[in-house]
This record gives sequence, C-alpha cells and structure tokens, in this order.
Amino acid sequence: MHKFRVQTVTLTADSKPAALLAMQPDFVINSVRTTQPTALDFWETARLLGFPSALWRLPNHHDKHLIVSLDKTLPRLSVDLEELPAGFALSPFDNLDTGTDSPARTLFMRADIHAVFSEAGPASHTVSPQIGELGEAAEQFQTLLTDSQSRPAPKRPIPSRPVPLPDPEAQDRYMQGVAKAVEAMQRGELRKVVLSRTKRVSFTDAPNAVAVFDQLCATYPTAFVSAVYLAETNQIWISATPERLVSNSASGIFQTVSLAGTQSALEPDGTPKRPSEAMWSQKEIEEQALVSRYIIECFKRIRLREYLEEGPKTIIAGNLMHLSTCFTVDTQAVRYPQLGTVMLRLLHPTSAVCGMPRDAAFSLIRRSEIHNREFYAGFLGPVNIDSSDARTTRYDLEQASAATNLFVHIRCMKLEGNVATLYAGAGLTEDSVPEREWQETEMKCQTLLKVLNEMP
Ligand SMILES: C=C(O[C@H]1C=CC=C(C(=O)O)[C@@H]1O)C(=O)O
Repeated sequence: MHKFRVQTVTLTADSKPAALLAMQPDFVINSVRTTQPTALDFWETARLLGFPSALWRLPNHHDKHLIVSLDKTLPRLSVDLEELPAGFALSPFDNLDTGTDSPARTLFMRADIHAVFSEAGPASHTVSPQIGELGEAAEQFQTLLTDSQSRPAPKRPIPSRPVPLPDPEAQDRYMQGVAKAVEAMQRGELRKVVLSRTKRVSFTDAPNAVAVFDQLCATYPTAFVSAVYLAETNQIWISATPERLVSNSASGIFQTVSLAGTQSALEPDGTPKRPSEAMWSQKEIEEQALVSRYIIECFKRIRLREYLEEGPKTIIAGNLMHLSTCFTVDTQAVRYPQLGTVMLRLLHPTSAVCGMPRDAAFSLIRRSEIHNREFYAGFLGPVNIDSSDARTTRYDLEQASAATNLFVHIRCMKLEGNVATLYAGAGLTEDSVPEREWQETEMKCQTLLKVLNEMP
C-alpha cells in the first residue's frame, strides 16, 4: 500500500492569502489508515456532487494537489494575485485582460477543500475544524467521501485505445492556413503567428481522468501536469505543459519563460537525443527570440530593468525539445510586489501562442482558425497555494515554496464523455514550410496521445 499524506483544509472566501498560507492544521492523526481517501475518491466525489475540481503536480515535484470548489458556478474574474484567496485559475486564450474595462474571463476555483497526496513522509490526515462552516455542501462532500472509502472500488471497463475521428481535410486546411499566414508575413503585416488545429479521438468508454493524470505525471516529470473538471460544461481539461507563464514565490521571486522552436527529442530509432546535440535553424532561433523580445518589451512598458535573463538553452519537453530563456526578478529588491499580477496582464497571450505584433496575430488567428481555442493557449495553475514538497530537487528550491504557479495551457486536451479533442499549434514566420508545420503539430499531439495509447 502507498503511504501518503492527505491534507484537507477549508478556506473561506474572504480570507487573505497571507493568513491562509500561514494556516496550520489543527490536528494531525499520525496513524496509518487502511482506507485513506485517494485522489480518485476526492475526484469522483466532486463529480458526483457537481463540484468543480482541479488536480495538479508541479514540474520536478512529487506531491499531487487536489482542490474542490463548493461553488458549482465558478466566478469569472480578472486575476489579482494580491487579492485572491487560495485556489486555481483557468483562463481561455481569448482573454486580453487589462484589469480595467475588459470583461473578466478567468475562471477561479476557490480551494474550499485541499488535499495533498504525497508518497513521501508519514501517512497523516489533517482536517480543519472549519469544515462545518462551509455548511451543507461541505458536509455532503465529507459524507460521500467517507462512504466512498467503505465501498469497493468501482469496476470500470478498461477503456479502449484512442481511435482518431476521421477529418480527411484537416491537413490541407491547416497547410492552406499556414501558406496564407506566410504570405501575410511576407507582405510585412506581421512577424510571427501561431496557428493551431485540433485532433479528435474517441474511446469506447470515457477514460479515467485521474489514471491519465497519474500516467502523465510518471511520463513527464518536468511538466506541469493537471486535470480540471468544469462541472457547468461537464468538461475535463487535461494537460502536461512545459511552459511557465508567471510564478511568484512566497519569498517574492518572479519568473517567466520564453519557449519556442520545436524538434523531436528522439532519434528515428526511438533513442533519446541529448539536448547538447540539438541543431536549431535560423527560423527557430528567430521564432524563440521573438518570444523573448515580447517579454522584454513588457518589462520595458513598466520600466523594469533589473531582471536576470538566462538562455536560450535547449530543454526537453517529453517527446520534444524547445529553446527556452528564463527571466527572473527579485520583486522585493526592486520593490514591486505586484509584478506578478501586472506581468500576467501584459504577457498573456505571449507570442509563444499568439504572435507579433500581438493584436495583428490575434486577429489573423480569429480569421484563420475554424475551431474555438477555448482554454487551449490560455493559462492555468494554482494561485496562493503553498506547494512545498519534501522531495523537491535543489534546482527547484526557489519554486518549492512558490505561492503562485501559472502555466501556458498547451499540450492539452478536452475530454467530453468518450471523445477527446487535442489541441496543437506551431509558431510561423515568413520562412515557414506548411508541410513541416503540420508535422510539428502532429508531434505535439503525440505528447498526450502516446500516453493515452500506452495506458496500462
Ligand atoms: C503552441 C504550442 O507550442 C508553443 C510552445 C513551444 C514551441 C512552439 C513552437 O515551436 O511553435 C509553440 O510556440 C503548442 O504546443 O500548441
């Protein structure tokens, strides 16, 4: 049996983050329970009751976090990291949030219930005494969760392998869109645009989202892996993204990353390549430099000069390699505590998912893509949640106690019943070759498809 820590705390809507982060469990039971609730128990209980929930694992971490909101309808708001309580944010791509007169579009899931699943440390279960204060909904949840532990595990049919739903025109359609975008760039209308496409697959039965999440965690230890259940639309969004958008550590360290340029991380015979062996073309170097330039322009707009720029270097993201540059700011040293909130509004959507200039790219995407991106190429992640992890690597010590960790929502899929829609885009410049860009989106779809195909 796995030993794991399950920590359940309840939060009230009007509590302030600092107070919440300091909140200590009131009692700890250090005895091993034979029927510890699992992440699946929490997840299924939330789904049965129609409560939105989010399950995630940070890059290079081991702990898995799950929160449940007892609000069935999630509020849409403009992210203000200084004001929000602990929770999970999920933004659509179409969210040019200026924090003033633009409509608030980011869904916010308050962490009414928060469980941490860890394979390290003693088995323990902590419950805040305020669980009763959230009223009937919390009690209902507790009762059903307790019941689920005494019931035998539900017998689920083994889901089939994903079968692609035919879309014979998909490749031509995508390549024509790329060719038109290249013409627009050659005419000087814009410098870069990211065009995306979808790929739909079906299963004989709806896959178990928690099992897929676990498998993604095991396969991609350096990715941010998540599964989000949206009760209102009955959608589950699952992703394993390599791209950090904004992180704000408890000690005031801000980080963002520019990511672009793609090539396979595997040799044709399937053996892994070493990052030092990666050869990047002029087109890819320029494509990634444009994302870095976009970030630097955001810093310039707020007259921030004291940032550390590291890169570009080659990073491995599952089956792929990218070029990555990391930007770090000590917000205490520059006396800019609200930098995370300000930069989030300036950065999204970055030119890793939209293009340059941003507005021209945004409108080309609108005209060219036939699907709605919804939450693909938006951002998501925990807000004001302590994610310390007993087995965090030294490299990640800075992020270990990070309070907010938002990622660009790529390498993702939307699950509706037994159909999954995968999303993938490719950054185009005037040197793009349509066939190659199509192949790149195919490789990006493989990040999730490979795992779905190999589910035990
Ligand atoms: C837009 C996606 O990836 C972005 C991130 C890294 C590399 C990219 C590229 O090489 O085009 C994209 O900008 C996606 O995976 O859907």
